[in-house]
Amino acid sequence: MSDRAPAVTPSRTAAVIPAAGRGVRLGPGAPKALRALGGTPMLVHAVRAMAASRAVSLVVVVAPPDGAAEVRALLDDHPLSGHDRAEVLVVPGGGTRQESVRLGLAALPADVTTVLVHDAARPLVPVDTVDAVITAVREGAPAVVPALPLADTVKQVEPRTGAAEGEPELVTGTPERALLRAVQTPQGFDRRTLDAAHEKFADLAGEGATDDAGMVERLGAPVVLVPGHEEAFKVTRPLDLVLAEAVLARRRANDGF
Ligand SMILES: Nc1ccn([C@@H]2O[C@H](COP(=O)(O)OP(=O)(O)OP(=O)(O)O)[C@@H](O)[C@H]2O)c(=O)n1
Ligand SMILES: C[C@](O)(CO)[C@H](O)COP(=O)(O)O
Repeated sequence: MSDRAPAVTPSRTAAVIPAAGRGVRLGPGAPKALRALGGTPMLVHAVRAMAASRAVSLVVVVAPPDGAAEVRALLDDHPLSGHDRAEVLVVPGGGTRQESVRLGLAALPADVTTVLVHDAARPLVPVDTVDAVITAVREGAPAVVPALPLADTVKQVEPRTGAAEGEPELVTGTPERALLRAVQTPQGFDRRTLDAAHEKFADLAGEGATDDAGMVERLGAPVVLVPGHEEAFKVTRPLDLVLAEAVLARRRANDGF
């Protein structure tokens, strides 16, 4: 019998934060991830939200294609606090969210086995949501997505291609709302499954896949949901920024008491 310790397979959890978008729907200004929320860039909030999980030891930030040096400097100016000890890498992104995520995945070291993909545009996700996603992946789900029921009824419409400007849209159906979910990030993955999906569907046309779990669905692997959180909303339009400021102010007031 050997007295050597059994070989331990190294295993780490990393978060990839696509932050290369321009934020067109938010209106003119700096790239969305670099805009201030409560006086601090939105991206810094998002990095802190991932590093707040004790399981996350590496955060890969995907910067605007020509902005990696600026993002590196900005993150160095806003270091993580002592108990958030994650390492933070910065890589340049691409022209679509899918491409940016692919470039972030390519920067992960070999010992990363669980990957979170988290929008920089969801700066206020609570750590309990992050941890619930990681736990579900570690328990064996290849892909895990935080999700909420819908408040609005949703209509399906005819494709707009060829429609004249200003022409009303034609409704083609009303999916049963109780069977729909609005999905958030971080989405969590077994690393090999996510790598396989990005490799297989690298050339999706147009804006590419709008989320990573959708690519895993195309592979045929199961995707499971965990409860999302109202504060994990995506800052997309100007009103979202007003809401985000209010949520942050409430948190700071609560922390003060
Ligand atoms: N080429 C791109 C496009 C988007 N993203 C990131 O994907 C996340 C979700 O995208 P979204 O909220 O749509 O951001 P933008 O693309 O910046 O927004 P818009 O469509 O209004 O320009 C954001 O964190 C964004 O920075 C990215 O990394 N690379
Ligand atoms: C990934 C996502 O946040 C899930 O809701 C969403 O699909 C991102 O879409 P966007 O068009 O990049 O905002």
